[in-house]
Amino acid sequence: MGDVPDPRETVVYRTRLTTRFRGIDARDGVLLRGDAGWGEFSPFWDYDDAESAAWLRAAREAADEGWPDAVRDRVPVNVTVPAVGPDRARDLVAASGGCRTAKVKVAQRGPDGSLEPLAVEVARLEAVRDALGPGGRVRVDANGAWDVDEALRRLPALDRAAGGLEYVEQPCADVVGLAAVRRGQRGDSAVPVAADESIRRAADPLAVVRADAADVVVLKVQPLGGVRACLDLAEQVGLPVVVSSALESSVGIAAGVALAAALPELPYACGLATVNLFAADVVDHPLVPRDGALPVVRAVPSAAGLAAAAPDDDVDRRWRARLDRVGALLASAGGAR
Ligand SMILES: O=C(O)CCC(=O)C1=CC=C[C@@H](O)[C@@H]1C(=O)O
Ligand SMILES: [Mg+2]
Repeated sequence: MGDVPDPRETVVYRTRLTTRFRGIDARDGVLLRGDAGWGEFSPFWDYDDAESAAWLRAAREAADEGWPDAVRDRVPVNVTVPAVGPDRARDLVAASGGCRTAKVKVAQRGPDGSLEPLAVEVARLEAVRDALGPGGRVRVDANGAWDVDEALRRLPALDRAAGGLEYVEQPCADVVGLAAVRRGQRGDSAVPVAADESIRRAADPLAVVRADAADVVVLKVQPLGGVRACLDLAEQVGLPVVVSSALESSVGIAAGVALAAALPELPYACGLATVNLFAADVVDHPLVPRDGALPVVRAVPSAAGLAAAAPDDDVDRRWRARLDRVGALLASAGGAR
């Protein structure tokens, strides 16, 4: 059981989110310290222990090994615009720290399962385009919530409202749907397709490539098991990569920045500007963009940051129990590598 982290080297955090995102209002996780620095283990609560093992491998890599050398010292990032009204969308872009790319959430479903009206999405995209100005780039993320017909029906209007979309992330839930959306659009105005969940939650991430289902892939360090695992995957996939966050504190974001900094090519802005969605962060200098980019640094929690993001006893206990269980799983599967 040597791979199970020493509880004295772990600290649990919890913070409110400033805007509801992915159906949650708060975010929490465990930070681990090792010889190389700090790592973050923060699978969402809907991930079971088996699926969380990759997240712990990523945290242990950060804490125990550190990351491969960087080939750049700043990483351009997009501002993330949740499913909010046009005024709030405009404010988020204006307060983004100079981001020249925006990623806008679409295809939200209400409690009764119905899709947000197209007009609401159009208004959000028009506001974002207006706030960015003509030189900015806009992408949308549907989180797999459309079927193929809905995607093909909505994309032309969203493309127009955005003044041209850079790509649509995960329009449908599965690889077959992604491929159909790519094939089903008219040539001159086709919106490129990016795969996110079809990479990070798939048993076989390369199925996307075999099905010719994407133009771009989104890689997230924690769900894919670490920076090195992502670099290997990027090489196998052979498509342009966008590194995106799993909505982490600055400690987890630093791992995404390390991946983006080590990739041989980085043609798109990355989705790593999500610390702004945290009401409190664990460090003194949160990894938020300046001039539209993040610096390539390690993040070290501070006493003040940890105090501002302190969990209650129940959350603390639940995370330590989860870490023990997933650590034991990793150890039994052949070590925390
Ligand atoms: O990519 C970004 O701009 C921010 C990160 C982001 O959108 C996400 C982070 C965490 C969970 C996901 O539901 C979501 C995504 O789908 O990409
Ligand atoms: Mg996504």
